[in-house]
Amino acid sequence: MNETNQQAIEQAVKQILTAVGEDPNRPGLLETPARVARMYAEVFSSLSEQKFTDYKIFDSDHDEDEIVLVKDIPFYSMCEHHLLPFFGTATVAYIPKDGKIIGLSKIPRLVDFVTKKPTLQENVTADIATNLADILHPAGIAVMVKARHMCMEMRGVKKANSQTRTSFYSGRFKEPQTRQDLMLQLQDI
Ligand SMILES: Nc1nc2c(ncn2[C@@H]2O[C@H](COP(=O)(O)OP(=O)(O)OP(=O)(O)O)[C@@H](O)[C@H]2O)c(=O)[nH]1
Ligand SMILES: [Zn+2]
Repeated sequence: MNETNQQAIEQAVKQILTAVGEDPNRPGLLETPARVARMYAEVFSSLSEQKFTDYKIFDSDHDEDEIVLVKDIPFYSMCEHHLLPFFGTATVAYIPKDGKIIGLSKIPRLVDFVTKKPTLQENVTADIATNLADILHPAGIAVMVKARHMCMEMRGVKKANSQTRTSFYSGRFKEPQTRQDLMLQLQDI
């Protein structure tokens, strides 16, 4: 985010503070607009990136049947309807094709990429799968996301600790046996 955009956010935050009945000039709030601008630059950092490019593809003698699974990757995002946080974990699995694999750390980096912008949980789930498909064209992809939405907890319907789960399965993960293998892995069996 450039300097002009940061200043625009600061101005907007001052206006919001005034509109909600606050005094943006009281000592406790003087630095708030600049802090909020820095916070947005951080939590919306992927808006300045067009594509997820931070990965390398490796060749392995990976068996086609082997599941690569990264479980419980924590994430924080902002819902695009209320600009309130939703947060939880993403579990990502794929079955390599033609021995093509990706560095393991790139999967959490991909989760960061799709969550550091205003979005919806369904889009997070689908965006992880779409990016992984574009990068690796694997034999199967499974993405499971669970999250708590502050817009459903601290306001509106006010259901504290309710959890939303979304999932996506493609390719081999649509087959019952592969899905069962995945579920056993998830239970640490
Ligand atoms: N599908 C989906 N909905 C979401 C997500 N995050 C927030 N929402 C919902 O977005 C909806 C917005 O509904 P509206 O009726 O336009 O807004 P609202 O009057 O603030 O709704 P309430 O939250 O019910 O008070 C709400 O039902 C939220 O629960 C998400 O990640 N996925
Ligand atoms: Zn919301």
